[in-house]
Amino acid sequence: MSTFTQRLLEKVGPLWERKYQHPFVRGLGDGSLPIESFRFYMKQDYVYLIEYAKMFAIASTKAHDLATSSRFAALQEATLNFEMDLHRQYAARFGITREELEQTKPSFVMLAYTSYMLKVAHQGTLAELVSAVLPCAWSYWEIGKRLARIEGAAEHEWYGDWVRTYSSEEFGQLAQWLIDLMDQLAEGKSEAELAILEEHFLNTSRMEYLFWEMAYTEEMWPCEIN
Ligand SMILES: Cc1ncc(C[n+]2csc(CCO)c2C)c(N)n1
Repeated sequence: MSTFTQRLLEKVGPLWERKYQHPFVRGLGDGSLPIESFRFYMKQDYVYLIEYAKMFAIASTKAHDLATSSRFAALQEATLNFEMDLHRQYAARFGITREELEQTKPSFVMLAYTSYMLKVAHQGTLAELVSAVLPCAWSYWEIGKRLARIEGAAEHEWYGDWVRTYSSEEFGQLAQWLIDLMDQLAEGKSEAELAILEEHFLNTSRMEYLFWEMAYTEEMWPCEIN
């Protein structure tokens, strides 16, 4: 019998494939990514993670048992102090101060993505919240694993740290925990409820793609007016 997360993956298969082929992602793997795009991405991703971490705090309050509640609290801590350390280290190499990093003006896509996730987190069930955040952890792990297989990618002077972080065992376990939790929460749900979860998963998968595109083109707003 196939699991709910397998169904989700089938739904987004072609979209995720396009993500793996995106010039930003390919450029991280073969080292061809312009450093300016990476710098732009890192700044947007830092403010993205500030919002993302809040979502784990909300998840902790919505958890149905103590172990899950505690795990979400630990995830918030890990995002703020492990994942974001990667960004702070890159910022130091770029000569950007922590304050400057934190003051990054949000791009349209980063704002739309985090606003959507936080809306689902505040207004939806725990299952909805997990379906909306899953593409983030899961697709980064898939990308990290794919890039780590490219010769020299994990040792690249600039992008090696990124590749090693997202292909790490630690991130793999985290993604797997969220996948298992999604399957557990989907159990016994009606088709109408599952369709809502699928919609969130598809929407944030689209936003993940748009985030790569935004970073690659260094787009703040998709209009001329500033
Ligand atoms: C746009 C964007 N999407 C996904 C991630 C990856 N990510 C964000 S939080 C998290 C798990 C907890 O730390 C992971 C793997 C990112 N950095 N930026």
